[in-house]
Amino acid sequence: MVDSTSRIRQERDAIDALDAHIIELLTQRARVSSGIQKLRTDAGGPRTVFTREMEILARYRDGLGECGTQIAMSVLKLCRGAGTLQPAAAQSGGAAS
Ligand SMILES: C=C(O[C@@H]1C=C(C(=O)O)C=C[C@H]1O)C(=O)O
Repeated sequence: MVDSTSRIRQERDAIDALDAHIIELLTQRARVSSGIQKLRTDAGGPRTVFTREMEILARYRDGLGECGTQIAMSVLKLCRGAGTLQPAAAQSGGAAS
């Protein structure tokens, strides 16, 4: 029991580190996406591109199954600025606008 308790704590540390990495990657993605959207809207184009978003949905679904579609939808929402970035991410130049 003691062994499993300390093992679970270690494994949770690994999960916490992975989650921190995922959040950092999503913050970076939102920043890059926001830059692309600004380039396009500044040139008079639309903010979003449906065909490109369908490609991304398919990639996540192929990689992660049905949950991948849901994750991709949330990622795209975050990157359109409709999601909520963590305050720390927004301060470091996230895609808040
Ligand atoms: C970033 C882009 O603009 C928008 C945002 C996307 C994204 O976050 O992946 C994809 C398509 C567009 O709706 C793009 O066209 O690549």
